[in-house]
Amino acid sequence: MPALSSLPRRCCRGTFLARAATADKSTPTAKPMTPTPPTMSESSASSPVAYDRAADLRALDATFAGVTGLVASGLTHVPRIFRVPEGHHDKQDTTVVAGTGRQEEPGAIPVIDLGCGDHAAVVAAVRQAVAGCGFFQVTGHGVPEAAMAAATDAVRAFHAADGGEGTEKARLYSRDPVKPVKYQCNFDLYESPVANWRDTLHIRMAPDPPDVGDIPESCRDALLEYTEQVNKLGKTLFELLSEALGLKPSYLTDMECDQGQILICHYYPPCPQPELAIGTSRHSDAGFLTILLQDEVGGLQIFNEDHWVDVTPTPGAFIVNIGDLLQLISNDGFRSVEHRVLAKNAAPRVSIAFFFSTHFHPASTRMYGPIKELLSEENKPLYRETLVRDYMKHYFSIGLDAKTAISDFRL
Ligand SMILES: O=C(O)CCC(=O)C(=O)O
Ligand SMILES: [Fe+2]
Repeated sequence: MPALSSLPRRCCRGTFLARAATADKSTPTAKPMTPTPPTMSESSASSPVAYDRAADLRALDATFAGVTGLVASGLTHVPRIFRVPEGHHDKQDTTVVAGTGRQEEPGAIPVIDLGCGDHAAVVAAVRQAVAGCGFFQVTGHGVPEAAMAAATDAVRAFHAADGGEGTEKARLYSRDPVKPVKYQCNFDLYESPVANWRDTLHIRMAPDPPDVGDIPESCRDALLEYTEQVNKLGKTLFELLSEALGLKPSYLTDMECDQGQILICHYYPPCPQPELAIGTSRHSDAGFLTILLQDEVGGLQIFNEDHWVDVTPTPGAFIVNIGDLLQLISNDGFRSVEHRVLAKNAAPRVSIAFFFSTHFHPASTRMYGPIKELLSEENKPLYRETLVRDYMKHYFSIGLDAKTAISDFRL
């Protein structure tokens, strides 16, 4: 975590309104308040105004309304807790290359048509993509576009609704790791060095799914239908990935890589000073596989060969990426690649990440290490075995930041 002095030095714009009194870091229990913006420092490390980061984080948490609530209150400046270190957005490290699927474009992430009818070609394309940039997009996936649109519309409606006392958001606002349905602003608010310009609805769909009634009514039907559809796509992808490793199609599902399913529904409100903030900090995903749906706003970038590459929205496509645990069991055959989301001043952005993370709740007792069939004299194990629970615990203790969690499991 950087020292305060490494945070940006910018002029103090003062504060606004009253600070929300107290909030519990682990599970907010204070009575929800109307979404009055808390007092938050906009000042620099050199400012005479004292900066108590923890107090600012707790004040935000106590609104139960996230970044969306701040923006709705008319905020015109980015509070200091969200400010990224200087140089973070250096333009020279960004290649504005669209991920439009034209594979000949340097850095573009490939688009693979799963319905093209040539199975061997699909497996080869998947192998090439995941061993390379770690990401690909899929079309011809069989998920109806209406189900995709209904899911993003429903997530947008949930997040755009009011927060504050008596609202659904206040009912769901929690940091309890065991709760299957919760709403929060930054899962790692207290761990990561920079708060992200993003709110999230989490729904653990498997195992141990929630009571259907606990899923917000505004998105219940759409997200249940979406889960059923994306689950089917996940099974297909795990088969293709098994084959890409030279294993039988059921190998990864026999290992239960698809058993844990978490739906992460993000909302990135418009940011008044996008150059000072970040939507999602650079990170790799912890689980086995992520199937991501983004709306048309854009902002997702992947880190490929030492520069950031835009993943331009492709209508009707899903983005698929490898997570750390699949990199670990494939012994670096597949790559879990860093990505981030830029903050934007445009319309709010919605994305839905479907994480296959096996069951860390309730905890699986299965150990995951490099797959034995892949190992040889030339391909010695690179990682130690781990329980998913232990990997996740380590990952969450770091929070979203530059990729470090998997390197701590290297032999
Ligand atoms: O919002 C996005 O496009 C990406 C979100 C993401 O990377 C994540 O949830 O891990
Ligand atoms: Fe991610």
